[in-house]
Amino acid sequence: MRSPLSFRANLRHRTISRRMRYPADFQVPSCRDPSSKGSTVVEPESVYDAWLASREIPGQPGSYLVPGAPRALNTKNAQLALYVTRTCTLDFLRMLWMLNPFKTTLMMALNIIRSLFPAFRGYSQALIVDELQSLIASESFTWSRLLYLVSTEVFRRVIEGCLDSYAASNESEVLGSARFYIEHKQMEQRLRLDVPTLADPTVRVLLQESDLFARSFGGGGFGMLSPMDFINVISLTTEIASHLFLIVSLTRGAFHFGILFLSIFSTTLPFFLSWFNYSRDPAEAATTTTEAEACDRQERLRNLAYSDIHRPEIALFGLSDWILQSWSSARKVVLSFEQPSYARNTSIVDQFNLTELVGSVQNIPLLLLLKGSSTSLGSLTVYRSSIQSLVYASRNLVTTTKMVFQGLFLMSAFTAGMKLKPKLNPKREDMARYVSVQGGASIVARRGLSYTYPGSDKPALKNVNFSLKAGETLAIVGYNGSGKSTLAKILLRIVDYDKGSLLVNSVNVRNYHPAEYHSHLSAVFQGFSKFSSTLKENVGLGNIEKIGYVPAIQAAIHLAEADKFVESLPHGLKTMLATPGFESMSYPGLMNFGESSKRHDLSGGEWQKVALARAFMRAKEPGVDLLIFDEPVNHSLCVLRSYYTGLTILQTSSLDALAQSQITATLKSISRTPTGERTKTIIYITHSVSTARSADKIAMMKDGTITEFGTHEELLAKKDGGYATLYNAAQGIPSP
Ligand SMILES: Nc1ncnc2c1ncn2[C@@H]1O[C@H](COP(=O)(O)OP(=O)(O)OP(=O)(O)O)[C@@H](O)[C@H]1O
Repeated sequence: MRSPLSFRANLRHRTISRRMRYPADFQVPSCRDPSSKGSTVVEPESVYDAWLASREIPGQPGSYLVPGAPRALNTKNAQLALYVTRTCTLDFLRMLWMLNPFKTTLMMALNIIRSLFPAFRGYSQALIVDELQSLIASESFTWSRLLYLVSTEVFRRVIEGCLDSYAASNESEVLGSARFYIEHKQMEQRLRLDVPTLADPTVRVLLQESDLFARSFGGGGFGMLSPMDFINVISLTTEIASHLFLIVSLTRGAFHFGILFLSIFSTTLPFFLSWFNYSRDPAEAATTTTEAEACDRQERLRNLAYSDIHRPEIALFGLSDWILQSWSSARKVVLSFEQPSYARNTSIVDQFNLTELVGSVQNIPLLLLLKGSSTSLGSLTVYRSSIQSLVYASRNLVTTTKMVFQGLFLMSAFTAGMKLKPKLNPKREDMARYVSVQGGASIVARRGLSYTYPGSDKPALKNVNFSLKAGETLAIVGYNGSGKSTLAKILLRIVDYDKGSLLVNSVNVRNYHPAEYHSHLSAVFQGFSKFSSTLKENVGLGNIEKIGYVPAIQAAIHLAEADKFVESLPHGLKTMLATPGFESMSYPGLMNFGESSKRHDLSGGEWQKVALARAFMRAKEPGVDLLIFDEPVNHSLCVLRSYYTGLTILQTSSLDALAQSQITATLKSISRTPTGERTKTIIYITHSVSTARSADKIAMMKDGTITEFGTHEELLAKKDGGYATLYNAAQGIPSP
């Protein structure tokens, strides 16, 4: 897809960010043993390390802050922030600057110029006051002179206002393009990462913080600093410097300096107090895993209560009381964490209105100044307003710096996130091109192919060995949880195996680039996607190049035996399909426009046909060698009991028996040339043994492994075998 950014700008991004994005030598650090790192300051080896170290809760090695939690202000984090600033901040800001060099420079210049305004304003007002004072003193007061002074001030303000509004529109343009660019990068990286990479819990947190960073652009949301506010630190410093300059220029002699010292002390007092208060706080480290778990549970239960999808089961299983009780306990845990911060905010120190206190303290030196010298009224006005502006600017500077400090760690998450490499991608030197072979794809699983899901201690697949010649059809049958879908995911290269090896066309599947490998496959997943879109798009997405080509979509629908139900839809291919929960959760506004009433709901079997049609969109293409159909599960399970064997078989397919056999026939027909030559290898997972019967080979799975493999006749010959038992039960033949 073409980026909406201009081509030149795009080219510049690529050149600049190449080093930052995908350095050849970068490997995602695996989740290390957290206990191996104490809270002592160690120079991080990468931005990822710095980010990870900043998440450690002070004094609790191995415990990490929840995503987005503020980092404690301590020496270790200050050093990490310095490391992040050194290694990526300049690169990052330069990259943003390159998006729009002129406007960004203008924004920075205008920010600095605007920061001088308050000092000018004070000075100009002082001039008016002095002028008035001298006019009154000289007793030659004229309206024209006053009018001249006032109109000069009005003119200055008009210029200031125009500059302010131009600066604001320029800034929103710069921030807008920066925001788009960051979000675009973020999205691009998300789509690039594969399932195993995204399954890593640390990577997930990294991406969550990176998301927060991207969304903080444009300011506001999440109460975060807009990353462009790094520049504010400079403009606030300039503002403070200009006020100081004015104040110092009006200060002469030891008496004045004494008064200045008193003024500055009274100005900075609140910061010392708040700093002291902040240091006593255990660094907002209350955002621990326990709190995170409680927050998470509270939100999940809230979702359960609010979402319409769950309503029938809540009613059916009488879950209301349980939800309410569980939510209450989780909510209480969250509130107990929030309590200390509330208590903190209402401490005696905070009850003190420091601004008022400072204001009154500041009056003392000014009164002394007025009494003890011949200072003009105008100078006093400047002195007064400059000190006040100094208070606000300094306070803003402290707040902005604190936010920059937090923003740096979110930026480190973004930078580290951009460097993540999909785990399934082979190294450049190992990469092999996919070469099609006659008849389809040949498959060899050997040396005990095994796989354990992350976080699980029991392998979902173990010791699997089998081979399939190009063009053969394999049916995989077995009980629920026996590893059929997991084997399909490994064959489809959605996940990687841990042990053994898998050869496709005699090449280790790990050596293929996943994108290239996938272009030679088509599949229906067990939990296939239901897109909230038109029927046309739901099918067309199977072959994106033909998404707008209606005859291809109609042909795929025909192959999936879905013509009849498509004809019955109110708007045919253009019918918007309803996906439960989408409208109410993502776009509540749509409900008000009556949009949902136009959406059409489908039955489980109809949705399954849509998924099949989607797979057929690509399956017919000449380069596609392997088709894998994982029998999609309908949630309304139909239980078929065999009183002969005591076995309970869950008939999970939404397709009726006739449709299943027709689809099997279609699969055969699209995998052969008109002269009967085989062109594609087909693997289908089925719970229906009568469907499995027509395959060349059958694999019977149990407890994560293939227990029987062979033709229907061979497996049936094993009288006490699992397949024979299933088959006989389905045929109503008593077990021996
Ligand atoms: N994402 C996952 N994380 C952890 N364990 C999983 C995950 N997906 C599946 N499992 C486990 O792996 C095992 C095999 O699951 P799989 O989905 O492959 O079974 P299956 O034979 O396809 O079952 P079914 O017939 O019900 O579809 C099961 O014990 C399941 O609980």
